[in-house]
Amino acid sequence: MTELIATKSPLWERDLGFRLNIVAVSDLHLGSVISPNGLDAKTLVEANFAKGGFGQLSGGSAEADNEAIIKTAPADIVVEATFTNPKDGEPAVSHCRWALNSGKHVVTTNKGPIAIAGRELKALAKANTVHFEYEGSVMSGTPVIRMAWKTLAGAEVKGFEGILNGTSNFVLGRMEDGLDFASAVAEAQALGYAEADPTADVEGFDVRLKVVILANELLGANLKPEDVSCRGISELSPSDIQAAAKVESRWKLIGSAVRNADGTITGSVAPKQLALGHTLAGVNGATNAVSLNTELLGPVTVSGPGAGRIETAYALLSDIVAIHNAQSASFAKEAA
Ligand SMILES: NC(=O)c1ccc[n+]([C@@H]2O[C@H](COP(=O)([O-])OP(=O)(O)OC[C@H]3O[C@@H](n4cnc5c(N)ncnc54)[C@H](O)[C@@H]3O)[C@@H](O)[C@H]2O)c1
Ligand SMILES: N[C@@H](CCO)C(=O)O
Repeated sequence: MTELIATKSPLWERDLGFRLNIVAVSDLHLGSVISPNGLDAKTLVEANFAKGGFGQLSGGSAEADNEAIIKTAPADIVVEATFTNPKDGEPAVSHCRWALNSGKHVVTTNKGPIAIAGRELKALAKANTVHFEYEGSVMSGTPVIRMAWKTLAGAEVKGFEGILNGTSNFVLGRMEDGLDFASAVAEAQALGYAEADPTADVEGFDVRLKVVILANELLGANLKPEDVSCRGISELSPSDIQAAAKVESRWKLIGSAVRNADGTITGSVAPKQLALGHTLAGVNGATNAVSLNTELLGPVTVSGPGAGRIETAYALLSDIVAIHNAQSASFAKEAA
């Protein structure tokens, strides 16, 4: 995000009508810093700080101080982009609570807080009259949550199936190319696709969080991660992958949910062998795709980057644009 701010600010000011000013950062590795007048984004990107490097900055410390920074920094928006914790969402859930309770908007790509405490955090945002936005929690910068709310309202989403993890899709593709599993995972890590602990990617835990988020957001479910059955790609061997190719099919890790006849919602994550003609079979690399099954339109498929640093930073920007647009509309209404 800092890199985008460093390079795109003049363009955003011209096209989007706002300029972003970084007034504080707290990072486990680099430390923390508050600068009410703003930190220069280009300097932050180019400084290449070592561990504890923020200690060299005016107003800086070599230690992360998340709680104080979130509560006291003179910021309008807190960007939460720490590691996703698929077990209890912490410490990100606390970060979001501190920010919302301090009257700050939150934008986040962290799946933990949404999948585990989404309802609570949305209610907290409402009670504090601030926004809580999380478009990048599913498919990084590729729009799906807001797109479905805004442009498919009334189309009645009944279920979905998708490729929702860039790392595992990339790894399956590289294994088709003949690479071994461990080397393919290492490549995905080097490209910035994988979670801090890539077990979450290859065992399906990351997709399980995304299935929970999409089911709760688009199907009105109230699922928790433990409600969704979960198997990952680590169970596939190179011979499974070669055998699929011989019968014109391909393994994909599929996250899905469906509304049952009795109104309950069932979610699952599992590797599936898809015929090459299937809509999702041709989705390669870190690309994600989700087919939303709607009553009025049938399947509507969205596809685009599902992982990557710039792609994920764009998701944060899209959330900030949504906040800016909502606030501009509200000011215009008050002024009318
Ligand atoms: N990279 C992607 O493609 C992608 C896509 C969508 C969503 N996400 C999610 O976005 C978030 C950020 O992803 P990323 O790829 O930038 O991760 P990353 O591992 O590159 O960076 C995470 C940063 O958070 C810091 N951090 C971790 N725990 C912290 C803590 N407790 N306090 C302060 N700082 C802490 C780390 O020092 C690191 O700088 C994650 O939750 C990830 O699941 C990532
Ligand atoms: N590790 C995740 C990042 C996006 O959530 C992936 O590979 O899709």
